[in-house]
Amino acid sequence: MSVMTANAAAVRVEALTRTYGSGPQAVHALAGVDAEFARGTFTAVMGPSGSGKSTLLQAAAGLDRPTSGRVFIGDTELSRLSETRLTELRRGRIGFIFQAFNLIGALNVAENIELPLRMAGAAPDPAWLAHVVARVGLGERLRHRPAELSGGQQQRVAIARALVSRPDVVFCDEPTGALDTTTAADVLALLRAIVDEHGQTVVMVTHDPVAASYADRVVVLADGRIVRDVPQPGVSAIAAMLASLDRRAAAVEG
Ligand SMILES: Nc1ncnc2c1ncn2[C@@H]1O[C@H](COP(=O)(O)OP(=O)(O)OP(=O)(O)O)[C@@H](O)[C@H]1O
Repeated sequence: MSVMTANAAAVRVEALTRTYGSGPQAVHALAGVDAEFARGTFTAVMGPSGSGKSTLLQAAAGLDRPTSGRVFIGDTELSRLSETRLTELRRGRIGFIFQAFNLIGALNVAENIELPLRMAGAAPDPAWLAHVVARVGLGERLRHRPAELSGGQQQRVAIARALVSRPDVVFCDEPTGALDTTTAADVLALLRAIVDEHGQTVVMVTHDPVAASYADRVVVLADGRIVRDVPQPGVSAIAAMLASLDRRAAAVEG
């Protein structure tokens, strides 16, 4: 009996499809994706523009309902949940980090970080909160508003907010897309550290081979399907993989 496999994955998607529109106009953003993201691992999701990366992340995070297929967070299957339960699960068990930070401008740093807990009606664990704030290096900025922070600092607030509920998984959609190279490296090192130090599970969409090289594994999508799944490729191997897909796409179109 596979007792181990029942719990091994933080996230699992099975035969996932997502179609936008219908008839001749239909777009098959996900055309049958099967994937597991093991606990305590860092995965980069890559692929050409329009290949379905954001759609996969949104479906896996319960932000969007797939057309067919199943999503499991741990042992919980999302399609079985009511909207209310799904919202609760998102607040308590899933962290999300966006390219545009998505902080609330009227709230200060501390309030932004605690927001998911407050919305879930839970009190923060003071020791864990203090640890998270210290880990992202924001101890001096707790009373500042997002507009008073640099982009890198704002993304650190978003990382702390994603971690505050000790989620099963943190999904990131281009988390360094709006940051300069040095600040991006800082944020990526922090994501790597939360995996290594806390056994957090991170799934990150990125276009950037350097960002992807921080991950344990790179999954590549094309036309709504996984076409590569490679453990720890280096920057040049990732760039070569993407270039070969671009050449293939150009050959098909040309
Ligand atoms: N709300 C929507 N309505 C219609 N089509 C959509 C919608 N959202 C996404 N799509 C289409 O689904 C496909 C996959 O989109 P998705 O955003 O997942 O791609 P992506 O790989 O994240 O792209 P990018 O790298 O450009 O962000 C694209 O063809 C896109 O145009």
